Amino acid sequence: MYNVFPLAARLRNQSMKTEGGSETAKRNAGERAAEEVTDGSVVGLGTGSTAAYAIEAIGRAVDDGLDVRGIPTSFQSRQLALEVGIPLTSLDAVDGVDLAIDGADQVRDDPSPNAETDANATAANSNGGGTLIKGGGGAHAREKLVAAAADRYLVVADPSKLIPELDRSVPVEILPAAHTTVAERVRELGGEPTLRDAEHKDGPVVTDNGNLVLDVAFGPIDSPAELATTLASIPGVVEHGLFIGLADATYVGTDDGVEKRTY
Ligand SMILES: O=C(CO)[C@H](O)[C@H](O)COP(=O)(O)O
Repeated sequence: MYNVFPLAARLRNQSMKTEGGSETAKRNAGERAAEEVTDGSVVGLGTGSTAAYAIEAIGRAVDDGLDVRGIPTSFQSRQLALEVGIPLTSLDAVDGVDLAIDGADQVRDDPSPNAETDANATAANSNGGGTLIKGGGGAHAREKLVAAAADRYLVVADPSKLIPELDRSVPVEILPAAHTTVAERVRELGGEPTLRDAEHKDGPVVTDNGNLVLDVAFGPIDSPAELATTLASIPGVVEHGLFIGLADATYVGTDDGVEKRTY
């Protein structure tokens, strides 16, 4: 097979990505999370440069005899998994997903990572399970499917992703026929939509599912759970990049190690 994503080239499609994380920090996070993969398990394989370090580490473990089956969340993660030798399966061919590992574009830096013990947590802003924005790589629809199916969902990030209040544009995957109607609806909600453009093609990004992506700037998002519900209810929206309450832990890599936050 030809080399679609040579590992050395390191997944450079960063145009919608947060700048700033060091490769060492990403590697530490990804490799630490990959240590959670156990023999005989089905593993969701996330998308992006941080998740790629986990995929590579799982590939090395497979070389050493680990028995796993991976479920990729994108064309990119599928190609990388094939390249590093992880046997693949699909969501509809398994009884369940034991563990999924994925990156994020922003992770709300909640003061208390455990909502159950945080008396101040409100229903709308509960930090149980984490509050994330994903979809910088346009893969959030499958990423959310796999995350929701997983018994354990681990987020891998470098410190540049941590933020007190989510404020970056929310990626919204939409049916192509709905780009004007969804844009109008999100403007009514106070958002400013931009149809994501492809870097190496004239025209918009087309997702792995054949859809388009609107990046919607809302400014600081004070009620992410409420916004998530509202966005999901708009006809023509396939999936949005707000991930609320899905995560079991976030592994924040630094140049020196990893901080594990559980929810
Ligand atoms: O959600 C994603 C793709 O849709 C990625 O996980 C997210 O963009 C983070 O990527 P990276 O680790 O390269 O910063």
